[in-house]
Amino acid sequence: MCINHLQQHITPSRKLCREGRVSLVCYLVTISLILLPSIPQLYYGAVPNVWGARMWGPALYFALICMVIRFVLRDIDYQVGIRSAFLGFVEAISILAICFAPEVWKQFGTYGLFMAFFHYSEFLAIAYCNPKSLTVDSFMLNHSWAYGMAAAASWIEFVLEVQLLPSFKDIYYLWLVGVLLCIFGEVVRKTAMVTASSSFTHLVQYEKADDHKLITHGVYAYSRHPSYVGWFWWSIGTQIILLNPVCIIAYTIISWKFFHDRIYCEEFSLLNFFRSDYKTYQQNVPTGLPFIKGFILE
Ligand SMILES: C[S@@+](CC[C@H](N)C(=O)[O-])C[C@H]1O[C@@H](n2cnc3c(N)ncnc32)[C@H](O)[C@@H]1O
Repeated sequence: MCINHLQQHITPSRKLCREGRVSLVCYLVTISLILLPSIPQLYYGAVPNVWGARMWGPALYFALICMVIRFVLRDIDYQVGIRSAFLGFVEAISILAICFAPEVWKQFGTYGLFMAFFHYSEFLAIAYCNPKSLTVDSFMLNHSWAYGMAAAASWIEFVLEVQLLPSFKDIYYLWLVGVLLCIFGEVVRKTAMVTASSSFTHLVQYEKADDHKLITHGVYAYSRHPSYVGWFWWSIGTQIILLNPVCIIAYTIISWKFFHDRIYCEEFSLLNFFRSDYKTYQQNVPTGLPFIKGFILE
């Protein structure tokens, strides 16, 4: 096989759009710049291991990175760049916490790692799959008032229990279950986004776009709502990582209700778009979420 022919097979047909590339550079450069000074410490313990003092360096670097981004990027690129740098900063701080912080804060670091990665990869996945629907909201940082409150509640529960009931936070094998659930959720959700490609939008569509095709292959052959399946288990996984008993129960109930209602509306719309094709799809493939049937047309 000649080289040109080979290249045709290995070159991806799709390129990352400009905003996607800007975000990737800002995210990766921020992570690297924040982590680089800590590498000698990781290997040789060259600098005194004082967790509190260690936080000032990254904070200062991040302030400098923000100034450079403000100076170099404009308009939408700036909005994308600053959010990506922020998520890169959280990612790097979380890695530092996992490496250097006292035991219980390693747990919070692991949670931070998954949170920052989830929000950044949501943007990157849309930039790759469906760039025409890409906005700064694709980071999902301002998803909803309830989402923000749920995150704040989990931080408050974690801090209160670290202070008042530290024994709650000692069950390490459960922590590992949370990590596995988060990885599973991430993989399933991002696989669904890439599979649905231009048919995947963060907001439910009530008017059919010309290029909106019914997707029934790949992960969609096993679940009608794989990205929600991924998100559901990921969200519970984050609370298992924090070993937050109240939020594990609350997140399970609230996420289930959220996806139950959302799937009902989404399927109403999908039946309108794809009629008997979607009905047949519903008959053959389950939603993938426990006890959720979706909108069934009698
Ligand atoms: C946030 S995405 C979620 C997709 C799907 N519910 C899932 O969990 O993977 C929402 C958009 O995907 C579209 N969608 C959902 N299932 C689809 C399918 N099987 N084929 C094509 N589009 C679909 C809906 O019309 C909606 O606008």
